[in-house]
Amino acid sequence: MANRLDRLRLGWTGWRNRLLAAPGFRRWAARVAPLRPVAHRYARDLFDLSAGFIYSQITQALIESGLLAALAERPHDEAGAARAAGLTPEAVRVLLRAGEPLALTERVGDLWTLGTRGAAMSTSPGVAEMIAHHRLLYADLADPLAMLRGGGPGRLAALWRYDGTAEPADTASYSALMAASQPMVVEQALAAYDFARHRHMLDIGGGLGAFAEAVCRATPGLSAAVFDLPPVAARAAARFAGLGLPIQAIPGSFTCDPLPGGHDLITLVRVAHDHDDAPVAALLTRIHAALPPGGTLLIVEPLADVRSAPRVGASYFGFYLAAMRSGRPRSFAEYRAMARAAGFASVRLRPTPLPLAASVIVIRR
Ligand SMILES: C[S@@+](CC[C@H](N)C(=O)[O-])C[C@H]1O[C@@H](n2cnc3c(N)ncnc32)[C@H](O)[C@@H]1O
Repeated sequence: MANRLDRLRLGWTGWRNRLLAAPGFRRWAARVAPLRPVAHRYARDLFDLSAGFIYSQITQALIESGLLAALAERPHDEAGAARAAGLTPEAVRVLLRAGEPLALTERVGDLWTLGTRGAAMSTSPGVAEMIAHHRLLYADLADPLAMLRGGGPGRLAALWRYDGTAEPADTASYSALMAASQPMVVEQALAAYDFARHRHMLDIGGGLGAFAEAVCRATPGLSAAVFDLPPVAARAAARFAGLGLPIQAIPGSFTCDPLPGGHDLITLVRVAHDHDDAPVAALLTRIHAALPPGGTLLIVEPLADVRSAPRVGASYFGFYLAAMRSGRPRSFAEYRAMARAAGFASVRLRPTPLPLAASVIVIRR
């Protein structure tokens, strides 16, 4: 039932949308000098919406052909670029030229080098790996309505199987992908939270332990345990063996195995949003029981409602998780309500430098 404020907002959006839909208004706005930039922006936004898939495919072709990496090493002429990408000179020209307006490539005389976005991408391996991984997501999204109805190929759902039936190759591939994209996430957590106030951290669903490793390196005196499904924990344990850090891997499932005790800090990093409400509520209750009085739970993940984050992040994660057929992006208010229902005393949102990568919720028992 809409309240008075909602009714006012509906009236305003209805009026605005009718105005924007009127061809006469659009023609007039494009001619009137002060409104022209706004009219152009709307036209550009509509163009981007319809062309977004093509931009993604140009990016994917640059990454998968190895051309982005080759241009990061040194500028190439078209013949050199064609050899580096394994494409004909005609095809590589199409790709290089398509990348230029997207700031992925840039022509300087007869040579091609990276554009500003290409340069940023080539130094962020997590981004490149994520884009390569999107091949699966796009297969699921070829028919978005079928995906929303729970049909379609279900490639992402098959990759992210957390029920013990995942193929070893899939477990290896998703764990590696998570580890590669972890630096951007842990940077947010370290900027937003002082881990030095704790002695023992338990990272539930910690994957290969990239988060725990980075936090331990930045926090002398902190020890960490990574609790994850047995095939993932085995890989994490093998990685930890050579690190010389106080980190161990504990195999188990947070849905049915006891959570290890003795930790004053528990972290859920990009884990809670993967799961539906009932398992998350149950997990929060179990974490509350596993923590000592005054102990802390951190939820680190991109949130649905952080004003300073580009809101398109919520569109992306909403569809990603729908294709995964599990979980959903949640707002801070939703996590606060769930944490309070699980018995936690205080729930606070800490600002991070890049909320698109992750926000930090500090929850005290
Ligand atoms: C999206 S990944 C995040 C990994 C890591 N926290 C990160 O941010 O890079 C989710 C992790 O949760 C683990 N996981 C899923 N279900 C689990 C369960 N029932 N018990 C323990 N770990 C689980 C997965 O194996 C995977 O490593």
